[in-house]
Amino acid sequence: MNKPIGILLMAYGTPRSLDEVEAYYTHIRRGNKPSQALLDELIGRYKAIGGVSPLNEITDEQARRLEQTLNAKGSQYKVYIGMKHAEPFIADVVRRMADDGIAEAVGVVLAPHYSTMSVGVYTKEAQEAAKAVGLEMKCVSSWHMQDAFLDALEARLRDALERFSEDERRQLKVVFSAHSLPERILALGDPYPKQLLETSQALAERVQIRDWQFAWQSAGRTAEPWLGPDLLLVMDELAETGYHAMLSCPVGFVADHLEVLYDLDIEARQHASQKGIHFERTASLNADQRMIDALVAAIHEVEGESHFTGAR
Ligand SMILES: CC1=C(CCC(=O)O)c2cc3nc(cc4[nH]c(cc5[nH]c(cc1n2)c(C)c5CCC(=O)O)c(CCC(=O)O)c4C)C(CCC(=O)O)=C3C
Ligand SMILES: [Fe+2]
Repeated sequence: MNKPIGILLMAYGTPRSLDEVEAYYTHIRRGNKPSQALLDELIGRYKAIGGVSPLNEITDEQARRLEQTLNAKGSQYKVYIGMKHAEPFIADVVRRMADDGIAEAVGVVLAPHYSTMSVGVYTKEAQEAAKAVGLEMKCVSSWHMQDAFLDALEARLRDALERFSEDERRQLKVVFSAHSLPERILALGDPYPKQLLETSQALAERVQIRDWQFAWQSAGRTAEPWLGPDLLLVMDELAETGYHAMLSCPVGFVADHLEVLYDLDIEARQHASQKGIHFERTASLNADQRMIDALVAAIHEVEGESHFTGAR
């Protein structure tokens, strides 16, 4: 009996309790401990969303559904979760895959758009770990234009537009957003901004949204400049130009987590009400079957490229 093909589903990770936040944040900052002020601010944000983030439960459900969907036609796939900033870390999980006898694997990140600073980091970690244990690891680089991914987001946009009155929809701005990155990626020709605009443009065409723009959010607090304009700044400009309705569609995030539940639902919503703007946000995809179908399609595309001889 053939060994199953391993699927390494990679996610950002999240602290399991407030006392894990310091170690987690230090890991995100590549080993540099945050100042007490920065740590208190992050802990405050977790407290504001109820203490911990739902990200782990959502990642587990995404993995369960992905394995179920992949094996629907009797194939043999085994899905493993590897995290970037929390246990179980990517490299440890790749070693566990090899110990389980997995010889071929496909890695995919729960981030649809490629950047050297996000998906590139996950992929490098996974492939270095795979090489060390003699496991063949192919990785999906991006899945931002998969039809099923766009179908899911199109449905979310149509639902959210219903939450505005006829009148508001006459002058409403749809703002697509994603996690900002340090500006220096532009000089590197990183595809992240272009891919985000491709997804945004495709959605605007599907839903016939004429009045839309792209904004960055959740920029890190580091010395160097991060991509802008920031969502809050865009909101100020909307208020100054007479907008009273804005729909936020964070296309760069696939799950409810702190940078949606706090940065958008608390911070951006507060800012909007101070500006007299009716703020709504599209619901996150989380374990939506169409998003899972997009992951499956992206995995099969990479398998096709690599002509895996493994189980089907
Ligand atoms: C607290 C926290 C959560 C936890 C949420 C929870 O517990 O619910 C979270 C989640 C996420 N963050 C995400 C994306 C990114 N976050 C970045 C950078 C940063 N995040 C930070 C904080 C957080 N982020 C911080 C302090 C930085 C700046 C680092 C620095 O000071 O240098 C960067 C820039 C590159 C890098 O620096 O990694 C990206 C692309 C994604 C999307 C999926 C993905 O891309 O994996 C998710 C789920
Ligand atoms: Fe982040």
